[in-house]
Amino acid sequence: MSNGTQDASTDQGQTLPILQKVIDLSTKIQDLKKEHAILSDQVKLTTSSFPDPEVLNTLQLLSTEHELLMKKYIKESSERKQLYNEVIELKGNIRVFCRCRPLNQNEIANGCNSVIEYDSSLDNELQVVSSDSSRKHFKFDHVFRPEDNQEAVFAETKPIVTSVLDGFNVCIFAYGQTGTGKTFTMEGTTENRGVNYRTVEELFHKSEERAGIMRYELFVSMLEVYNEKIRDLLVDGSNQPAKKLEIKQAAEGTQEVPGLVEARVFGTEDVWELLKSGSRVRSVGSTSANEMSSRSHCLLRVTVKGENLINGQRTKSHLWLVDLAGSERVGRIEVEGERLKESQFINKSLSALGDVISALASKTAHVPYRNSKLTHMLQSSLGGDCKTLMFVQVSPSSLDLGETLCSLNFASRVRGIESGPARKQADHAELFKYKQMAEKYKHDEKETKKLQDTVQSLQLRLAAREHICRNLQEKVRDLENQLGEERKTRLKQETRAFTAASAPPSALSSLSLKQAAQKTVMEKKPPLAPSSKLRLPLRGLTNLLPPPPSPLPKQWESGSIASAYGKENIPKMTAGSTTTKNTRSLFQPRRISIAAVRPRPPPSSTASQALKPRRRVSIATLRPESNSHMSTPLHTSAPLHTSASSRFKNGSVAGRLSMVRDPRKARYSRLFSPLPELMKATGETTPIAVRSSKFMGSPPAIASSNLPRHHGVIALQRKTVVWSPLKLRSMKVNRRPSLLPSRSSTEI
Ligand SMILES: Nc1ncnc2c1ncn2[C@@H]1O[C@H](COP(=O)(O)OP(=O)(O)OP(=O)(O)O)[C@@H](O)[C@H]1O
Repeated sequence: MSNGTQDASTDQGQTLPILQKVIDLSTKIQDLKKEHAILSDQVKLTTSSFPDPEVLNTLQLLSTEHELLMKKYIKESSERKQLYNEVIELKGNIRVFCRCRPLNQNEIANGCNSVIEYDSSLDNELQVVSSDSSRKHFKFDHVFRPEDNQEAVFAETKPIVTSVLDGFNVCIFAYGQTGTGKTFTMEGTTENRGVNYRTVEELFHKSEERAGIMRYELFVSMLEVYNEKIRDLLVDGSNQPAKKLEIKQAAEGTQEVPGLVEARVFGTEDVWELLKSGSRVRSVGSTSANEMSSRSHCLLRVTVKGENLINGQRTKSHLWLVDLAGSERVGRIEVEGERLKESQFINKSLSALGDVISALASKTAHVPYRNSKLTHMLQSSLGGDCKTLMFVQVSPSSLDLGETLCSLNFASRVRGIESGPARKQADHAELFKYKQMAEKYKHDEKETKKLQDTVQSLQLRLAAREHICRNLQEKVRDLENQLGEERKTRLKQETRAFTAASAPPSALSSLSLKQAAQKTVMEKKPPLAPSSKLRLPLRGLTNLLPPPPSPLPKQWESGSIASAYGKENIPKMTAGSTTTKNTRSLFQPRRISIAAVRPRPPPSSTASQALKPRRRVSIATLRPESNSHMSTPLHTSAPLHTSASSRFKNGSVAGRLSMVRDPRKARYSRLFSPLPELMKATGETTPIAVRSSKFMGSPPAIASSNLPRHHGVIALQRKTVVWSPLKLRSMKVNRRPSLLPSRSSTEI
């Protein structure tokens, strides 16, 4: 510098610009130094702040929080998706998946751009960029991009498909412009199998998984709607004219095609073969838009019959897999002749589908399902109780912008339809069976009710009868008591009569007469405790059993009789009978015993005459009358032996005795008149007293006892009596005043 200054001083004019430059550079250096200092300061600050542990901790905390929030977000968004799906299911909306195919070779060659854009931040949404750069947003249940393969598509479809195994009807259909990939999505290719094949494969897979709980049978049908005609694709119609198939409404309200082939399938290979053969038969043709354009709507129906092995519940559900013919602009695809006609039919049926969708979306009362075969066929799948999924297929090409917007608008409307929640489909045959069972149950219930009523009325009748029986028993007891008393009185009277008549001159004859009289009394009055044999059970009373045979009372044995009558009488008594047995039989009936009490017959009369039973005698002569002073045959003014002998001499005892009996007839008829209750109970028309008057012989001692001696009476008393107001009522109704005058003990 000093040299320079010296040079400058020596040659000032030349050195000045150089100096100026140096000064400038020096200034620049100074500035740079300052800047450097500043930057150095800054650098110092940054490096010194990092080691600060607080900052590091905060950073760590923030990063942890960020991770947590990310996890939460992912969880929340999956939950939201799930909830959304549930809401969709509850509302019964038709789900819509959008699939966009890639640009094909022709489109790329023609320099077509993609008009469809996707925003990664917005799930299941796409934007269509119009020629004026305006964007239209569409949202669907899922959006598949061109790079999404068949597997990805089926992964989303699977949950709906498998619900057919749970008994739900399912319908999946592909809609869109021609050449957008409907057939590719539904059928696929051998390398890229579509929804149809994968669905059936999944159904077999799931049914195997559930083999322990459920048993499934799968059937496949395939048909097409071509030019508004239904054709069975599983029937090879090359050799014979196609059978005309029509849609019929079944009793359950579902649409059926009678005569449609239903092939049972046992594995995926069977299905694949069927699908291939069906596709071969399907009507296809070449158009400018698609070399292999489908000219018909193809419908594949999988019928699943399920049986729950645990509770036996059966289901029958259908899965419809529909590949619609492509919507096309006739002018644009340049068709004519047969292709034009096909296109018109296709457009007409798709337009009918549009009308149905509009009616369903706006919830109008009338939905025009029958305007086309396609909508008629899918009636229960579009607005019914099934799960419906629609694939809207679109092309990304700018050339197809108009059709793409049309298809997406249509799909958005479909998505807005609320068809109501899906219902499980029970097997109708099974339902019919259950209906029949319910009817049978109702019928059985009615019968049971009738039987119950009958039982109730029988119980009432039984109770009434029991009441009648009790009344009769009481009456019988009264009668027995009464008769016992009468017998006592009679015995006394006869003893008195005997005493009065016991003044004959001869002691021997007196004694024999006395004995005879006593015997008469004893034998005319049978033991007061009659053997049960003497009491016949009352007919009509079911609880009276026939009595066991009882032995003869001892005094009735021939030995006793012998002692009572004297040995000389015995040969006469037994003369009429050949054996002892026969003699015994003579004494068995009470009335026959009268023969034994008769006084000795006159010598002229034969033994057979003496033993001849006079049946009426026992009745007429032995009945005592307690409260009357009517004389018995012994109680006459004539001496006893005279009276007796004269009576027996007459030989018409019955006639005479009937006269004696006459005055008492009224009383007897009163006593033994048919009791209305008993007659009613037994259904008898004959008075009981006429049939059986055995109670007349009851001994007073026993008769006065409260315990009934008749075994039938015991049986009646043992029977449990159930008291009820109804019974009391019936008692009141049946209670009739006794024909017998009520007697006090003193009166007796
Ligand atoms: N997602 C895709 N990825 C690859 N190729 C596709 C895709 N979608 C469609 N294609 C191809 O596009 C062509 C037309 O597809 P497809 O025949 O399935 O259309 P389409 O909608 O059924 O037509 P059309 O209504 O005329 O029957 C086919 O060659 C098919 O392989």
